[in-house]
Amino acid sequence: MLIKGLSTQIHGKVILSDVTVNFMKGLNVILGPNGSGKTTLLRTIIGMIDPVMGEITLDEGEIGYSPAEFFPAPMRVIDVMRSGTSVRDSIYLSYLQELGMDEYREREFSTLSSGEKRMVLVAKALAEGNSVLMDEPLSNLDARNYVRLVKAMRKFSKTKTIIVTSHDVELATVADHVVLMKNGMVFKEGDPSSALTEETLSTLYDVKMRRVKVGERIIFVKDISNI
Ligand SMILES: Nc1ncnc2c1ncn2[C@@H]1O[C@H](COP(=O)(O)OP(=O)(O)OP(=O)(O)O)[C@@H](O)[C@H]1O
Repeated sequence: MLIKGLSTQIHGKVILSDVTVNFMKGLNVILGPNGSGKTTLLRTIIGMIDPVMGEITLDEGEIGYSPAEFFPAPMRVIDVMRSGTSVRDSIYLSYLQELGMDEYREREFSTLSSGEKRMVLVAKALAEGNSVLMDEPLSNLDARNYVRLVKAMRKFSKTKTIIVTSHDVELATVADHVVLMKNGMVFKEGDPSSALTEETLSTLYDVKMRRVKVGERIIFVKDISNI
């Protein structure tokens, strides 16, 4: 999926400015501070927001989208899954099962916890799309669901273009492609080893970020020792 020179404005205010990104098949993670334009980029890709400039070249197939928040009319989980598309129930059920959520299918969606809702919406997006856009899918997840979801992202990224916005730098370390956004612009992109450094992350968030080795893995943590 190619995004070229994309600019958007909301009520006359520039939100995205000349964004060019090449999202590849695999796991693409967009990091950026609050308000940097991550959600706006996803919404522009799915056509909820008209850009003032630029081009979006989509991959073949459908787009699945899991929003950061979703408040449907009262309905069961399985009806939330069915809404707006014509994917077979068996497909939806297999994705719910993949994420350990199949036992929730008859439950009223609004009664689910925020983490459970998130898992259901992600299962729906994965079932529906060849390109799958997920807005902060990891927020509110406990360690078990976090690991389950990252595992599913890795698995389906072999055949789908998965684009995830997140504040989770650890997720970005296992991505195929990382995009750092700041002030509505792409500040850096590349594979994790080139995009994720103490310098780029400290500049991105305007706080000191430290690189830490855990076993064979490199992770980045916020330095809160001297504040
Ligand atoms: N409808 C709107 N009216 C006015 N400003 C808006 C509107 N939608 C988004 N914005 C502004 O656009 C900017 C980018 O918002 P966006 O939601 O894309 O950021 P984000 O990177 O997803 O942030 P977060 O990490 O907090 O979710 C923010 O400054 C936000 O206040």
